[in-house]
Amino acid sequence: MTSALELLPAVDVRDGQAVRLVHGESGTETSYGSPLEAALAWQRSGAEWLHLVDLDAAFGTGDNRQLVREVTEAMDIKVELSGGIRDDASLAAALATGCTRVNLGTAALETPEWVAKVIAEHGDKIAVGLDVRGTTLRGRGWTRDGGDLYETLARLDSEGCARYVVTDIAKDGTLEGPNLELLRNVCAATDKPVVASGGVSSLDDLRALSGLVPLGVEGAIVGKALYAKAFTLEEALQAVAG
Ligand SMILES: O=C(O)c1ccccc1NCC(=O)[C@H](O)[C@H](O)COP(=O)(O)O
Repeated sequence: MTSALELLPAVDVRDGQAVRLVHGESGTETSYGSPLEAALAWQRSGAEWLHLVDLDAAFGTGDNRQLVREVTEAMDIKVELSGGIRDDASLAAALATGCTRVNLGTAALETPEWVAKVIAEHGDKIAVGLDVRGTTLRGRGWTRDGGDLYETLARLDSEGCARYVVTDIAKDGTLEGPNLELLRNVCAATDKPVVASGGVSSLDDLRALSGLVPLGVEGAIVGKALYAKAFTLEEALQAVAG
C-alpha cells in the first residue's frame, strides 16, 4: 500500500515575523504575525510536520536563530529546519534545536565536500533543497545561480543524500499550482524521496501531488494557500488521507 502524502505547513520567518514571499524574493513579504502562534495553530490543526525557514539566515540579513529554536522546542510534531545552514556552526545550532531534519540549500552548491561529510555523519537528518529556475539551481536565498539540477542530484545521490526538497522558484508563493512535470522528472532521476515545495493553491493541487506518491513524492510543503485561507489544514489533511 502506498502511504499518504505528508503535509508540511510552512512558517517562513523574516525579522521575527511569519511572512510569505513571492518567488522567494526579498521585499515581497506579506506578514502574518507571530511565527510561534502560526506554528502552534498548524499543530493544533493536526499537522505532523512543520517546515520552518529562517529567511534572514538564507538571505544573509541576520538570523532568527533564537526564535527558530523557541518555536522548534515548543512543537510536539516533527520539524524540518531550513535557511542559512551552511557550516558546522549553523548545522550544530539547527540540530541542537531538536528538529527532526535540516534542509541544506546553498551549501550543496558552494561547499559540496562539506555537504558530503555531513550527509555521511548525519544520514537522514539531512535533506537537500533543490531550488530551481528551469533546471538551474539557485543558492544564497535563491539569488545566485548554482549549477545544473540533474548533475547536482546525481552527485548528491552518489553521496547518499536521503531526501530532496524540490522547489520551482517561479511557482513559490504564487498560488499558481505546483510544477508537476518538474517533480515527475526529479522522481525519475532519483530513488530518494522528494518533498514538493512551492505553488500549492488548492485541494486539487494536493490531490495531484498525492498522485505522485507512487513515483517518489513523499510530502508537500504548503505556505501561502494556508495563510490566504484557500483551504484549512484540516481540509488539506482530509484531502490527502490515504
Ligand atoms: O527554504 C529556504 O531556505 C528559502 C530560502 C529563500 C527563500 C525561500 C525559502 N523557502 C521558502 C519555502 O520553503 C516556502 O515556505 C515554501 O516553498 C512554500 O511555498 P508556497 O506554498 O508557494 O507559499
